[in-house]
Amino acid sequence: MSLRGQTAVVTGAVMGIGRAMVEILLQNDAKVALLDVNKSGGESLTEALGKQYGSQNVLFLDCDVESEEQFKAAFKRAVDAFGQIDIVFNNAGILNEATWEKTVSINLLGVIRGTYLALEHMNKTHGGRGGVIINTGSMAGLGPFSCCPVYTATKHGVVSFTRAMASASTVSGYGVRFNAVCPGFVQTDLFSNIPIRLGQYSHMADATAQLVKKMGVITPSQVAEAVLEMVTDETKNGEALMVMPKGKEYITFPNLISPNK
Ligand SMILES: NC(=O)c1ccc[n+]([C@@H]2O[C@H](COP(=O)([O-])OP(=O)(O)OC[C@H]3O[C@@H](n4cnc5c(N)ncnc54)[C@H](O)[C@@H]3O)[C@@H](O)[C@H]2O)c1
Ligand SMILES: CCCCC[C@H](O)/C=C/C=C\C=C\C=C\[C@@H](O)[C@@H](O)CCCC(=O)O
Repeated sequence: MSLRGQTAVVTGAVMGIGRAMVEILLQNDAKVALLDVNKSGGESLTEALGKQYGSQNVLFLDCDVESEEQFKAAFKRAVDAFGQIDIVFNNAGILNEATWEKTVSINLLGVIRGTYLALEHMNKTHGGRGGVIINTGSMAGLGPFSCCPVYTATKHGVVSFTRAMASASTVSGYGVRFNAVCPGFVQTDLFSNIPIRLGQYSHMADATAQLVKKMGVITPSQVAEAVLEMVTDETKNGEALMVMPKGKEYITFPNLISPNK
């Protein structure tokens, strides 16, 4: 399905899952604003993508999702450049139990901030034209992961915030769909130097490595394909899509109001 005429904003766009999402969006004719703290990497990537897909279709914006000022300015520059925002992928995230406050700030507060700033431009009740927001959770957002309790908390927060926003949007008439992607282990930079990233839980690195062997590892492109499905399927709202080597699966959550159903 072509995304021609649509504009996307991707955070954490320079590497890993975010970069794969940028490329699949461009392959499907969307215009893409790449937001990342990696300025040199972002500028060189955007130059290369511009040569392949047209410089008018890509824009790099130096943006730290921890900064309201930078994030707000980046959204405005994207709208100024492309006219509107239809798709947002709040993807920027880190794994570091030693710097757990920063992990919360980026992984959870950054997603909330990106969601609220996106709604300022997309919300139909505020003159926007609707669209879809995809937030990056994790398998660690669906079950407790003992080697990284704070990371687990941030990802559970992302999944639940996304599902709550999906309901709020429906009730409020925002015209914006919200979905979470929950990958297993993905071969990216975040998935390297794991003992250091585990901080006080580094003694669990061996057990974690065993879990990796059991669960397998997927590619960033496999995640991007899953995200694209939730972008293009307009029936998807409030979903959490698990992506594993064995395939994709939409999660069914317990009905807390009528638990027996
Ligand atoms: N790799 C995995 O196994 C895995 C699995 C499930 C979910 N995730 C999630 O996927 C997302 C992307 O992770 P990845 O594996 O591609 O990691 P990565 O480290 O390869 O890429 C992360 C990107 O985000 C950028 N970034 C970091 N902090 C930022 C900030 N404050 N503001 C803006 N950009 C920032 C980095 O510069 C980098 O380009 C994260 O939210 C991560 O938690 C990763
Ligand atoms: C150490 C690398 C972490 C990468 C983080 C990234 O988000 C990938 C996560 C991938 C899989 C997570 C699986 C979590 C499973 C838990 O719900 C639970 O089943 C694990 C049980 C064993 C344990 O160590 O807790």
